[in-house]
Amino acid sequence: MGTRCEGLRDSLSPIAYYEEYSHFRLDCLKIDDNKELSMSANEDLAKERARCDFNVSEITNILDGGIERTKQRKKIESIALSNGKCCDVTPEETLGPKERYENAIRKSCLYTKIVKDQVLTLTGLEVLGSNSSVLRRTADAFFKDISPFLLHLGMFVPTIMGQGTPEQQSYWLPRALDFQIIGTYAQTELGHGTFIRGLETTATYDPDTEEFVIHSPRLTSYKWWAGGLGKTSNYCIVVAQLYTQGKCYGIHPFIVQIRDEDTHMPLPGVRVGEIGPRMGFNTADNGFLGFDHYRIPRNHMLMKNSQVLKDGTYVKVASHSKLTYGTMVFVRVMLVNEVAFNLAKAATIAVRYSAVRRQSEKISGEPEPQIIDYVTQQHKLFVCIATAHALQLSSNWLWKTFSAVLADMRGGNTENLPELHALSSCLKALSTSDSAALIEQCRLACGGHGYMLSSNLPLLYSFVTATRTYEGDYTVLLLQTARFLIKAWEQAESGNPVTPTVSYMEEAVVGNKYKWNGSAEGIIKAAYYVAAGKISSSVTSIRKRMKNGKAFEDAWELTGVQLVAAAEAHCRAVICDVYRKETVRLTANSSPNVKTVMDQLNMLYLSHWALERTGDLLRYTSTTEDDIISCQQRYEELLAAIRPNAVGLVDAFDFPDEILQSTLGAYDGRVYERLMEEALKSPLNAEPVNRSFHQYLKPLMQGKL
Ligand SMILES: CC(C)(COP(=O)(O)OP(=O)(O)OC[C@H]1O[C@@H](n2cnc3c(N)ncnc32)[C@H](O)[C@@H]1OP(=O)(O)O)[C@@H](O)C(=O)NCCC(=O)NCCSC(=O)CCCC(=O)O
Ligand SMILES: Cc1cc2nc3c(=O)[nH]c(=O)nc-3n(C[C@H](O)[C@H](O)[C@H](O)COP(=O)(O)OP(=O)(O)OC[C@H]3O[C@@H](n4cnc5c(N)ncnc54)[C@H](O)[C@@H]3O)c2cc1C
Repeated sequence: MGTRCEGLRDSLSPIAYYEEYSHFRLDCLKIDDNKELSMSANEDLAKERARCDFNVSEITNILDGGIERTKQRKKIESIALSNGKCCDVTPEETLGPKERYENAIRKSCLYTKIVKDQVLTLTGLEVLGSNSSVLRRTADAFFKDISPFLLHLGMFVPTIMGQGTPEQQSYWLPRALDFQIIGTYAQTELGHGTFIRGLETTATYDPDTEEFVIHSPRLTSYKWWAGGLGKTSNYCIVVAQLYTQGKCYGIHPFIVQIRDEDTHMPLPGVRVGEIGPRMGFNTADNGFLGFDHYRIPRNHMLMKNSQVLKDGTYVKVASHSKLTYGTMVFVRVMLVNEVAFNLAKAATIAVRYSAVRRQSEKISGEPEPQIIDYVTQQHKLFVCIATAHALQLSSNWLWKTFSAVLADMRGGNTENLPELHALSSCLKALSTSDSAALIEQCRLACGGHGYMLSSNLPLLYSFVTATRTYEGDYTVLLLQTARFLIKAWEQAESGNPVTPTVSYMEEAVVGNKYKWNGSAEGIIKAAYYVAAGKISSSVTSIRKRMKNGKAFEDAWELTGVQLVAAAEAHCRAVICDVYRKETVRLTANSSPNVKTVMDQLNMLYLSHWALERTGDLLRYTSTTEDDIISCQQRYEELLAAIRPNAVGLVDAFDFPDEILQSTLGAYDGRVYERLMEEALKSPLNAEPVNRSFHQYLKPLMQGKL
């Protein structure tokens, strides 16, 4: 799609490139008196950029986390992109399943070599943590779908870092970071994904040989889903029920070799394969894995948090029982950033396309307007830009919280872990759910062309909608947060101190109703009061049910719908609050116009959610109908104010075309030309007549079938 791809067709295309029919393709590109399709940039987009009134790179720097971070990101992107082999001449979605996988492996190896040889030396390991979005962005220039190596750096390495002893880390990490071995994270089984205490794979210690025997007792205990497991990985983290000295100690992580390092054949006692076509992730060879009394050395159990001694004695090292769940918390934190980035991509595509696309008549006889000039289109799109900002800034804040709690835990203090778990759970749930819904909104905002795979919106959606499920399902994680909130409410009721993110409860338990005022701070406070109201209602329901004879577990279960809504409201208030505070902080020294447009976006987000939750505001605060009317009016004014800067705002996300990979969203706005260019790459256009005509159509049409 990008110019860098030209000339690569022979070396890159896994299917033969149909030179003999090239005249057919070239003919299609010649229209209107033999004029070739325009190569010049779209004029409307150029005008949009001319009317943008703020310094685009200032916002880019804010989103990147400072000018130095922007420079580093651009450097890494240019290293990767200048390699030139990042994209395919034949769109990967037109390949068969095997070719797609093989092509994904080819690109993963190319990309890995670049990361190993050039990126890691430039950035160090921070690129796997606080600055991981740089790698993630760059990877998207190589993969439209998902790399089979995603889980290697995403979960295999982090689990060794988080759950291995220093000796285990020094043995495994150099090999893993050098890609001498490739690993994944196999926790979920056919029968259990959410309820991990119910996992069935066993790891039984045998003191005679000082080995663990890994076994899958039945079909439902087969590992299922792990990315890169089917064909790519030769090692994996297996989460299994640990048995020693006749007793089960619950789930623990083990490093298990599953394939021979030389031949790549599955080892005896290992049954491994790919799980079949999926809604997305089709290049990620998600796999299944079963064991038949398969033996691994004792020291392949990751022993930072608990150990099994040579004689089989079990020793608990960690001060908190849930530290085995640490990798999941880490990935949930990372996911907030991941989906913010993908939403920013979708918003860029849909906003640029909406500036290029003209449709219908506002006033009879006048030229067709750009669709971005319809207020309903602005309503669909501007909240996507604002949400991408809100999630990006919330993710930075969550990362800082995570790092602080991690530092405490290194010193043996796990006091803040429950709050981190509650926060990371609800932020993961809401960010993935909002992003999936808004990416779909972007696709719908692009009409029919948004349905084209070449727009990249369907693939973005299929990827992000999976994030709502994996690493903890939406509902399940919100119920985890609700558990924390109910306890905090009870503490606040009894006058005990509560942790910072729920400090609003101390005021709310008194029972006053909050009087609405339309300022940013007022809307945020109202959002906290809505959360408090919902938590209070849930507590009342649980107590009422218990008074009527229900056990706590039953009362909790029957109140589940309210509890999920309460956790959602709490998380929304936290996002609104963090987004506001971070916007004010980060723009303190910005130029006036940047300050203004960032403030407008922030107010748009706050007003949007106030209007989405009108019923809650009327129920749980003293908001009146007049207040809602003025909020609606302010929201519509904000749409108009943001309109001239909309293209500038998505340009500030600073996605090179190679990363965006979209016919509708490229910087130059050559939407129709790119759609046609991509269409002509379809294998069906490789020949003027398909053989099925002779085989089936002709006999049918001639009555000879
Ligand atoms: C739902 C739960 C949390 C339930 O766990 P449980 O042991 O039954 O716990 P419970 O009785 O409900 O609660 C007991 C207690 O444990 C706490 N807790 C639960 N999780 C954590 C945590 N991570 N950190 C710190 N604390 C945690 C809870 O808050 C409870 O605390 P409490 O008793 O209330 O004080 C758990 O089973 C879970 O996390 N399930 C989700 C499974 C999941 O996320 N799987 C990920 C698989 S890997 C993957 O999807 C990778 C995809 C990546 C890719 O492709 O890119
Ligand atoms: C693309 C993709 C990649 C994945 N990659 C990996 C991987 O690399 N490694 C790995 O180990 N796993 C992986 N997974 C598995 C993933 O983590 C699980 O699918 C996820 O945690 C959800 O668990 P589940 O499938 O058991 O859903 P279920 O728990 O069966 O959920 C089904 C429904 O039941 C509801 N439900 C379940 N429990 C409760 C409850 N307690 N209260 C209320 N409602 C409940 C859920 O809300 C949901 O609506 C992947 C999954 C996908 C889709």
